[in-house]
Amino acid sequence: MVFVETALSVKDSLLAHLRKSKRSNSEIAIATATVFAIGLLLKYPDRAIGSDSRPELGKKRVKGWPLVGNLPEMIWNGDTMLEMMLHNFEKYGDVHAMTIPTRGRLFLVNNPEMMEHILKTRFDNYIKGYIFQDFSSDVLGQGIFASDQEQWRSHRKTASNIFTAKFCRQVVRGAFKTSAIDLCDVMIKEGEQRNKPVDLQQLFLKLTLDVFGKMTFGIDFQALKHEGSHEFGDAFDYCMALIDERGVNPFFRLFERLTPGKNQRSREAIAILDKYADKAIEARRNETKEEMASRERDLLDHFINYVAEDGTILNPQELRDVFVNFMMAGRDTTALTLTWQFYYILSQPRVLKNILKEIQIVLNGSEDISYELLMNELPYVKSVMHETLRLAAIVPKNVKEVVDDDILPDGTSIRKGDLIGFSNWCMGRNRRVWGEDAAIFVPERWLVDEEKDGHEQNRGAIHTNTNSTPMHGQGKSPFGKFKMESQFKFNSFNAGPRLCLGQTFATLEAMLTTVLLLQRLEFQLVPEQEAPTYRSAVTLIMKNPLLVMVKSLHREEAR
Ligand code: HEM
Repeated sequence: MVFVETALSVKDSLLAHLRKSKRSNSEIAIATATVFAIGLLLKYPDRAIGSDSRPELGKKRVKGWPLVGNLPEMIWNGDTMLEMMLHNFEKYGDVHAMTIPTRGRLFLVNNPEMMEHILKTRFDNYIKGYIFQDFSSDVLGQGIFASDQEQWRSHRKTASNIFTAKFCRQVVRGAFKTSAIDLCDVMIKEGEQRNKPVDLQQLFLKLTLDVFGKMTFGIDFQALKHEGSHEFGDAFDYCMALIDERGVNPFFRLFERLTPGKNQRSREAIAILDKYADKAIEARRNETKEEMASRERDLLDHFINYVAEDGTILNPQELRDVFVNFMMAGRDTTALTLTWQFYYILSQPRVLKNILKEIQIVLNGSEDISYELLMNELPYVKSVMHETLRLAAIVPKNVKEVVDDDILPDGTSIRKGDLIGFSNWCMGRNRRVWGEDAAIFVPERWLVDEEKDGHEQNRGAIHTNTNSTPMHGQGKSPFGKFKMESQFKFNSFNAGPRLCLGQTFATLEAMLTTVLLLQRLEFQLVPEQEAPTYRSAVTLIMKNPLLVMVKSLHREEAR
């Protein structure tokens, strides 16, 4: 502080001296600018301009660059941002702070106590806020992802009506199964018959686009039926990457204006999303009574028929926001879970062997796959899915704005207007939370021995007793019982009042698709397939295709 005051008084006397020595106006201007810049450098030697110094943070402060704080490393590490965050959690601990120009101080937290505090205990103090709106509103509008407080509550209440156990039971027997069968057919046609590898990521993205479009908005995208990319899918991917870029770059408006064609491309992509939303809403409004009576009520019905307490209904823009937000929630997330999961299964013979063994024992070739069976009788399949989401958290990072001053559970003071960031990807890899083998794919960590009261972990222990009474007339899984972790430790589905609304829906879709594919097809990673990495986006999309060779196991049935 004394140092800064001295620097400012040196600046004033220098300017007084320049004026006395009759320098030209431009010389005075240059000198003033230089002195001003030196003053700023002295004031912000290791943090972003405009941020306060917070000496009380001590070792929790991550030193940054003069004036720009920690922005440079965020931009340099664009595609390895998650590794950078993990490295910083190892180096500076589970709570530390950075600074970003125009956004101020960003606290990063990475343990279950912090998650519980932010996502549940002080829920109303940590909101999406202005920052999230700023970089996402042209894409997401005022939908459930970007909204807070009353607006969020009404979205949440309306949407909760649809994701019921009844709805899940129905889709397991209906859309999930038929689409998974369609997917098998496409894989055989594109892969086996042409003796060519297929890109699992692209196919899973098409699958979930079809299922989600049909289930929630009554749109048949027919993405699986068309080879190559899909107009809506491409526009959507572009928008997701755009939101992510903006989240990291506080100068995104300037950057987008200076990048030739960028604004135009963004407008075009958003216009494609709008076009599909308008089509779905229009089709619904023109539906006859008979058509309506012949189908189940879906998500769009709930929002179209929503009447607020003051009697208002949603306008076309609000309905468009519902469409885009739910497509974001439901399409990429399950597809990418399946993609990473198939990589983990196919790259580890032990996991593949165990999952095939469980499917064989429990189903014995039957394709009669119900909601109850998926929920209760396939603990290994369920563990593989959850272990995938632990290591490859599909929504890998998140940020909240602080409404009022607060003290975090470890005693750290935070102030109104600060930001709090966390990463589900880093949490899943935190050794202090998951143990020394946190970086390794071990589905067994989710399994417990039923006879041991469900408390003890059962890594690798496999029971051989298949005599107990099965629900579906086949055998009982030899892998014990699946045990869910607390939401705050396993936060891949978020936690607290904003817990993912589609958790069960996604779990069932991923499990059913996995079971059906593994019953009908044999997969092999192509020899040149490298360990996948991710591309920077809102979701954890694989950077390169996931290429596999496919062979059908039951030729006649699969046709
Ligand atoms: C494995 C797949 C999925 C994962 C890992 C996942 C994860 C998440 C996460 C981390 C959030 C919090 C996001 C945020 O705060 O910005 C979230 C919210 C949400 N998810 Fe999911 N999700 C998945 C699938 C789905 C599906 C299939 C649906 C719809 C059917 C869905 C619907 C939602 C909704 C509506 C929210 C917003 C909840 C709120 O703010 O109240 N999710 N999900």
